[in-house]
Amino acid sequence: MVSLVGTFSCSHPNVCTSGRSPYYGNAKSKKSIIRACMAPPKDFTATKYTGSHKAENLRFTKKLEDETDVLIECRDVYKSFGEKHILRGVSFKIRHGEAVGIIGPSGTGKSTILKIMAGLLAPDKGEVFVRGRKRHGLISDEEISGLRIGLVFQSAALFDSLTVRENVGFLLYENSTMPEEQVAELVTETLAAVGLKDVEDRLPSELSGGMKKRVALARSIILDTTKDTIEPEVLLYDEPTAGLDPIASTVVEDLIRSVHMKGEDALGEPGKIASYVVVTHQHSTIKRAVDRLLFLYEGKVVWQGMTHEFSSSTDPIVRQFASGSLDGPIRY
Ligand SMILES: Nc1ncnc2c1ncn2[C@@H]1O[C@H](COP(=O)(O)OP(=O)(O)OP(=O)(O)O)[C@@H](O)[C@H]1O
Repeated sequence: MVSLVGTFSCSHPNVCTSGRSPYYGNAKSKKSIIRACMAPPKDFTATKYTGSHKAENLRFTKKLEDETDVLIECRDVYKSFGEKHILRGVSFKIRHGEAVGIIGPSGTGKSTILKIMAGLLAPDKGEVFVRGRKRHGLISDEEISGLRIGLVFQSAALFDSLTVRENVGFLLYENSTMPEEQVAELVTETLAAVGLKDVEDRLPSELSGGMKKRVALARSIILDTTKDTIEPEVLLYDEPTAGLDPIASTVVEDLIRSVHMKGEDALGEPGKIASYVVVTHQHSTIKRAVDRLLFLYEGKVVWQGMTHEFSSSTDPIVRQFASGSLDGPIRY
């Protein structure tokens, strides 16, 4: 299941003037956004990072080579736009419990790979596996992946004419059988989890940039509590701290950590997000919000490693990028 968090616009085919309220789509169209999911395997446990590339499963001490904890895999993915060959054989895996950053020079295809992972764009060649199942085409009604994938766009992409409550509860008003009062309560709880109080009736224009990003985050983590099974969720963040001052960036970085399963939200509850991937240019976000990094350059993953290995890497591409130097293999 894919939740396209922050991708809606009023021209989105899933948003129309029929349905239970003027701005929510009908039951048929909504299926392309939200679909039923399988429960996560019972033997999933958290993974512990040992400071190296390898991770260790706490319960079974499985090695990384074990594939059961791979939530999303991109295998030899290619993507071109016209004559522009952007992705040229990108391969990586996102495992249960991971916090992964994707970095690399501008225009190298970071947002493109995020959209491919989310099922918004199809690769020209190569495969995307979601919990071991090959994705065919884009998001479709028939696809049951057993994984919620949320995409949080750089601009918070809130509906300007809807209140914070309507924005955060959007998918539940649209898709769930929950009464509106219950959705409203859940919205308030979810806003509290990202540290926001008494903003439900405000319009996005009445919020600061940082608050908007928090509202977008709340919208991405709100869950239908009436469902029997809560499926694991991967959140994909596209430059979540872009345009924020350093302190507002820190707030958002800590929020990203707090909604992760290894974190604790503003209410002291464990986060619900199984894994996340952050595309970022900001050093603070690399340091604070992710554990492992993928470096994308000229259409490929040219380096990957733990965050602490990034600054000490002797790889010339990594060194140049980390130092911001004009001298080196990366040419602008
Ligand atoms: N839908 C599209 N149609 C045509 N070209 C596109 C499309 N989407 C992306 N591109 C091009 O593909 C290239 C990679 O874009 P992408 O946004 O993935 O890069 P990025 O690494 O995220 O860049 P940045 O760090 O600057 O945000 C760019 O040259 C962009 O113009």
